[in-house]
Amino acid sequence: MLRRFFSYYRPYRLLFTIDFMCAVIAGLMELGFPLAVNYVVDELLPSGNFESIIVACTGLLAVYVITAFLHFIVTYWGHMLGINIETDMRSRMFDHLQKLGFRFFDNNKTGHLMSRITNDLMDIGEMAHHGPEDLFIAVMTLIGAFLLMLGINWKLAVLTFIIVPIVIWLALYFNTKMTKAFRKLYGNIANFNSRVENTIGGIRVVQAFANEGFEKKRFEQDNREFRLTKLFSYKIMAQNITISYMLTRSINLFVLICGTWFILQGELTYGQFAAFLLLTNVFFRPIDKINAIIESYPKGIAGFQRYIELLDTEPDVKDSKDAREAPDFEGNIHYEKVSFGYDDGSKVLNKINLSIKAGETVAFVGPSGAGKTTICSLLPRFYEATEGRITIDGVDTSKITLASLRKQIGIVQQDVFLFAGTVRENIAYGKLDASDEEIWTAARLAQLAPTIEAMPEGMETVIGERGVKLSGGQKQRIAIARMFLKNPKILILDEATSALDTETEAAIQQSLAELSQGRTTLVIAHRLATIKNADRIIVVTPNGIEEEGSHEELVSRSGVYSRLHTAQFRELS
Ligand SMILES: Nc1ncnc2c1ncn2[C@@H]1O[C@H](COP(=O)(O)OP(=O)(O)OP(=O)(O)O)[C@@H](O)[C@H]1O
Repeated sequence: MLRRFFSYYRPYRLLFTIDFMCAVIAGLMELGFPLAVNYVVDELLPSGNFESIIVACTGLLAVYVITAFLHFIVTYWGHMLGINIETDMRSRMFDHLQKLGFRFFDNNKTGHLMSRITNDLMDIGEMAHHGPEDLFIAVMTLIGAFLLMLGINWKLAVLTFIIVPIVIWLALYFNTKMTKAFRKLYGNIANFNSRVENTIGGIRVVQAFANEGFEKKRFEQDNREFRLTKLFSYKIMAQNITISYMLTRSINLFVLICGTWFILQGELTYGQFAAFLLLTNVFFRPIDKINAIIESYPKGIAGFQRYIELLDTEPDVKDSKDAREAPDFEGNIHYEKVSFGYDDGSKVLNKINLSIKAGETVAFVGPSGAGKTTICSLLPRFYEATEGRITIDGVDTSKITLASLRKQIGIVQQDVFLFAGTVRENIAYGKLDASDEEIWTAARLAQLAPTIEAMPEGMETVIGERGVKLSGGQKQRIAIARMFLKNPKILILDEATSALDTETEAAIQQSLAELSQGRTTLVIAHRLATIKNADRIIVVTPNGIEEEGSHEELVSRSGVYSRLHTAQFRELS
């Protein structure tokens, strides 16, 4: 883990070196002050020459100015180093997240992931800056002060150092305790974020059900838990600070007693005593520093562990080693004995065989939960089939790159996801480098142009989060316009019009019919009236593919389709 952590420093070696050197020099200068005091008290003071004391102090002032400047560099550049590392990690994490498949996002909450990409990484950035540098300086000052104290009076030094192992043991003990506490705290923050994200995201449902009270109660419970966990972490931190404070101050007192005794014995001068006392503080300051590191380390380490955990999550769907670019598809699709299950054990699809010719429009119907969407989700490899294979124009889809496969497959779903941006940005999502003319053509083909023209800011109209400022039909048309721009060879329409009223549905069906022209189209529909004209209808039940044929053929067969048809017809009449 340490090696992986330090690998992030590699691009910033120069920055790190400068920062580190400045910190080392500043640390060494700290050691100079007690020696200067020793010199002033023992050498200059007895001579009675106050001018020479002023000269010495002026020299010391110059040293302080330089040290102050070094501190500026250490603070500013050091943080720059931390921020750079944090930014790199964030980019890497985002990159990796985008590679993880649908299954990962099915099982992980958005709030948790948000927490990882924000809070966790901020703490890692802090650790990256303070970590190695502070630790090194702490150790260096400790050793420097130790040697100087030994030089002044070895007996007094040895007496003082007896306490060191106890301090270190305490530091390690609290570090372990705090790592655990902060790991728990971070898990809690993630849960908390997730709850807030869920409630705010679903605020319309919350308000529609007038369930604000219920949500408040749930929130309060999480909020209380969060408070308790945080409080616990700070309690341990406070214990640590208290004990370390007591220890360091007791040492001062101890040195005061022993030092005066040595003076009385004639083994220590006043100047040496003053220097020793100051060095004791310099010596134990790193221990305070180590405590401060202990405060920030567990947060950083817990964050880094979670970061690594995420980075090490292998995408369940990825390009195979020998994957090649997909050729331009004609659109002949074959499912050969394809099986699939979302969770271990239960199979949603069992050895499905299916052939769809290029340019054909095939509709999937059947009871809810039978697996229609699942069949279609396997084609762009949102999930990987557990058995069998799917080919397009004879090419096994698992042998081609995901990007080149997905570029040629377009999906329009019932629940259209629009980004918080303008109409233009949302349509252009189908082809990021589309020209203005192409975007308008797509809008016209999706019969969206009059609506856009009527909007106050036309294409530049902001549509709100997830397109809340648009009607269901308008959202659906944006999704269709996107598809015209994307121009895929294979099209999947997953209940694309089922949320619309009959009139809007009829109008959008027209756009979809136009969109399907010259493409292999897979349609999932519950309302049979919308797929009557499909070239072929496939009836999917929990037993697999039960029937296949044209509308007329299936109606006359008095099977599942015929029963569905009769039931819907009865409902309508
Ligand atoms: N992401 C998922 N994780 C786990 N199980 C899932 C997931 N998506 C679907 N399922 C399960 O797989 C089965 C098939 O679902 P699928 O959505 O393919 O059915 P469907 O025929 O399209 O249903 P509907 O007509 O209601 O949309 C269902 O039992 C469903 O609960």
